[in-house]
Amino acid sequence: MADQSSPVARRLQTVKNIIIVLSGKGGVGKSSVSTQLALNLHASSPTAKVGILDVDLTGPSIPRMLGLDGHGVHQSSSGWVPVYADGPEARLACMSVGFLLKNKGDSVVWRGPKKNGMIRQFLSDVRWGELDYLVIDTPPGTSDEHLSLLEHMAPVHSRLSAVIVTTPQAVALMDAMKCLSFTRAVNLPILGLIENMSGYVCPCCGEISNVFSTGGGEEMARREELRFLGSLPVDTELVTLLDAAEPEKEGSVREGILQQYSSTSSAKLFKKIVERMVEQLG
Ligand SMILES: Nc1ncnc2c1ncn2[C@@H]1O[C@H](COP(=O)(O)OP(=O)(O)OP(=O)(O)O)[C@@H](O)[C@H]1O
Ligand code: SF4
Repeated sequence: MADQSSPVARRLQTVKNIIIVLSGKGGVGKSSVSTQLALNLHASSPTAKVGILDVDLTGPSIPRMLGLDGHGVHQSSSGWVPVYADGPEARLACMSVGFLLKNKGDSVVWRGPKKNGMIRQFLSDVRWGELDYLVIDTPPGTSDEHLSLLEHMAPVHSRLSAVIVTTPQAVALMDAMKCLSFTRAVNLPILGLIENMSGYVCPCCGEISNVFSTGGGEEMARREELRFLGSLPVDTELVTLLDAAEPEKEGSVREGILQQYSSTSSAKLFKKIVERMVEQLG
């Protein structure tokens, strides 16, 4: 029986749904999907409260994608205060190892036990408050970090679910299959599969070119009896937004990121993905 009085269980008792974002392979767009998932869940209702936790310890990219580079987290007597991407509204909270590094370019060179300790601290010490959704961005593959994460969250297992991100190429799909067998081995319910970088939409004429082929994710979902949540094409507007320069002033929030994202074509497609996910979550 998982310990319901553990610091992680106590801290996460005010979080209704925890969504873990996984990918078998690096570079398929897992962090950008996690970021878009958090932004769309935030936009799904005027009262939705969302958190995003970046446990990709060696390659944290969520602060940059949310325009929050340069922020630091404050330690209060009741834990770490997350950084809010929507400023004083405080409905989109973010925590990442990126906020703990002295310089943005510093690398995290930690052995397993230190990474495990950091993950435990992220889960037990961040003052999320009431959250409808906590999105967790993980490193690529299925590593010790994933096992640590699930071990620490055993007391809240009934609120966990996962989303698998893949691209359409055969190598990425093979790695997504490994990811799927991992989730089955640890008994983690899967909300569905997202195919990212599925074709390229020309910004001039709207013609779709299937640069990396397309449809492999949907086919895998059908074969494995998973829900196919949707496909997202390569969107140059999205890269410009997520990889944009830092805010002019260190510690400030990049102006209008939430509004700018909502007008991209990716946001419109992602809205449907989120509707399907929310329906699954009930
Ligand atoms: N649909 C898309 N259209 C255009 N660019 C995309 C799309 N998805 C992701 N990208 C871009 O591709 C790059 C890699 O994406 P991202 O960092 O999300 O991948 P990742 O799977 O999290 O990588 P890793 O886990 O190896 O760090 C980023 O620059 C991101 O902005
Ligand atoms: S897709 Fe159409 S507009 Fe885009 S480069 Fe090709 S021909 Fe030109």
